[in-house]
Amino acid sequence: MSRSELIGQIKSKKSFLCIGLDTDIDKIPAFLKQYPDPVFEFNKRIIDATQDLCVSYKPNAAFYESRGVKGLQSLIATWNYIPKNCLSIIDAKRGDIGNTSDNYAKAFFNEDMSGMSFDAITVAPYMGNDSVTPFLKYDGKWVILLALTSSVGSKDFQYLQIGEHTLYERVIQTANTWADAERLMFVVGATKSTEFTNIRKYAPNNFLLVPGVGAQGGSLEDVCKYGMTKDCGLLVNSSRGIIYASNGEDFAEAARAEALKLQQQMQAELEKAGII
Ligand SMILES: O=C(O)c1cc(=O)[nH]c(=O)n1[C@@H]1O[C@H](COP(=O)(O)O)[C@@H](O)[C@H]1O
Repeated sequence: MSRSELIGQIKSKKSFLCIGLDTDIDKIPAFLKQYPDPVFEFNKRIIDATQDLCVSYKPNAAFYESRGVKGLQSLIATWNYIPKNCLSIIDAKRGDIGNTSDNYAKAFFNEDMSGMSFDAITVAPYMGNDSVTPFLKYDGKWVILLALTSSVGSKDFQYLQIGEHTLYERVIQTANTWADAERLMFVVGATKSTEFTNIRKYAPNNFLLVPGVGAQGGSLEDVCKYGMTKDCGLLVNSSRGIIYASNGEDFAEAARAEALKLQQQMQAELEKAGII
């Protein structure tokens, strides 16, 4: 999905919500265990209940890889089921020497090899240019680079001062020389809303993937106040706050109700900014 198509979806759905499919087999409702692939059944019902309210789905690879072959089958089935008008993001946080990154890219972008071709992947920048560029070789695919994460440990490295800049500022500056805002997004945690004004100095046009509202306590209002651009420029993710809103038979309706609350807040923010 191109940047202009993504912006079009945001305007038509009046939403910049990304729903995180961090689907933990131990947390899904017990009645789903009767299905051959309970995790896919869960994801399918979540997607059916929410696809008009969000513009993206983000399965987190850890929850699938932890289940071995069965988990990969659930992931492939989920990728296949994500509607084509939603940006599919694999949250894998990969990155290694070029030769290895080439293979990570095949795993998530090359349908002929792996059975999956997500629109975007999260990548860790630590190993530098040759670890990131293999993902950029795929036309039309997005790289979403970790910049300032929502984790408590973000202070360990990301704020370190290097000359005039912090490490996370250098990551954004340097990576923006490798690709443009048509292909490159950055992860910025919603828990870091005070940093958004600064981040926009270095990433005025890039979309930001913003996890950390809901279960991690970040404020959607502050994210929008300091991080929104004229094109919106934000994809705000919530995982547990939506998908585990109930663990009864009504889980999909409960997920929809939580997604609707976020979509309505997002609509108000888009209207306030004159984007819709
Ligand atoms: O790359 C990510 O998506 C990510 C980066 C970050 O800084 N913080 C963060 O929470 N995430 C992911 O975003 C999701 C947040 O989930 P919830 O806290 O349940 O909404 C998880 O899949 C995390 O792995």
